[in-house]
Amino acid sequence: MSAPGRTVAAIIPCKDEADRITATVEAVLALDGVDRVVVVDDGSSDGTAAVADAAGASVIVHARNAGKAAALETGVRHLRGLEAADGHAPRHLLFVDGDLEQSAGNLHVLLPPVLEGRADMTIATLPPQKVAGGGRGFVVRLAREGITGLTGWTPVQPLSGMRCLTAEAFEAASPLAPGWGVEVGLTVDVLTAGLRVEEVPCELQHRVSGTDWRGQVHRAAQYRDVWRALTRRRLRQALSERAPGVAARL
Ligand SMILES: O=c1ccn([C@@H]2O[C@H](COP(=O)(O)OP(=O)(O)O[C@H]3O[C@H](CO)[C@@H](O)[C@H](O)[C@H]3O)[C@@H](O)[C@H]2O)c(=O)[nH]1
Ligand SMILES: O=C(O)[C@H](O)COP(=O)(O)O
Repeated sequence: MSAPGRTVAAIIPCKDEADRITATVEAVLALDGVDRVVVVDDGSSDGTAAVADAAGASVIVHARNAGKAAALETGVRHLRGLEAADGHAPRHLLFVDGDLEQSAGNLHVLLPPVLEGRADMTIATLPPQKVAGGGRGFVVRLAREGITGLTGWTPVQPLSGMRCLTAEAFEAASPLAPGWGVEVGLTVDVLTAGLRVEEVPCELQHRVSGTDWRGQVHRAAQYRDVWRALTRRRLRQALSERAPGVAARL
């Protein structure tokens, strides 16, 4: 069971989300149980940091873009520093994308299983989006089949980034898989540590990637990072019996 009264801190990684971050931060600040909101501006060029600060978040800035996983790690490190200074126990974490706007208010469904000690990590599954995306399912399939092969569990939406997790689950997946590999890495590492993961349907709407060249470049980067996260974990699994010391360093 979690400690009674344990609260949740939201971490919002952002690259160029100035148009959407105010509504997202306001919705997350209003969530019952969330008592800190940290926005990590991952090298934006559109003033995201100032807008997030005005909306009431604690803001940290990466001078240069470092990718989503690095932004999450920076946010958690900053949070742990604040907690140490306040003498506050490590909070549970709520990972939220910056582009959810008001729909982020529906993320409350991710909290009870973690707060009540029934799950170590919950993952939001999204309904069909109002604006259709341009994906063909290649990255989603790679991620889903990879997770099944490594853990025996088949997620409905393997790339969903909206997650609530305990401090212990975060540690089990640290250091996080880089870039867009972060979700697959989290799921595999948390399950491999013997912890419990649950998908929870959540009414979220986000900006979907289109079919233009920008969308295709984005998907290629997702594919590369997911492939790397899976390959590293397959190697780790294969080595863990024969050379556990080497596996631990992978
Ligand atoms: O270099 C970057 C790029 C993006 N982001 C932020 O990361 C979040 C997710 O990025 P987004 O562009 O919305 O990615 P999508 O492809 O739409 O996201 C889907 O797929 C990603 C995994 O590939 C998951 O992280 C997301 O949760 C999931 O919605 C957003 O808040 C971004 O601002 C960064 O912090 N740094
Ligand atoms: O648009 C998406 O859903 C993601 O970018 C993943 O792309 P995919 O549909 O090609 O897996």
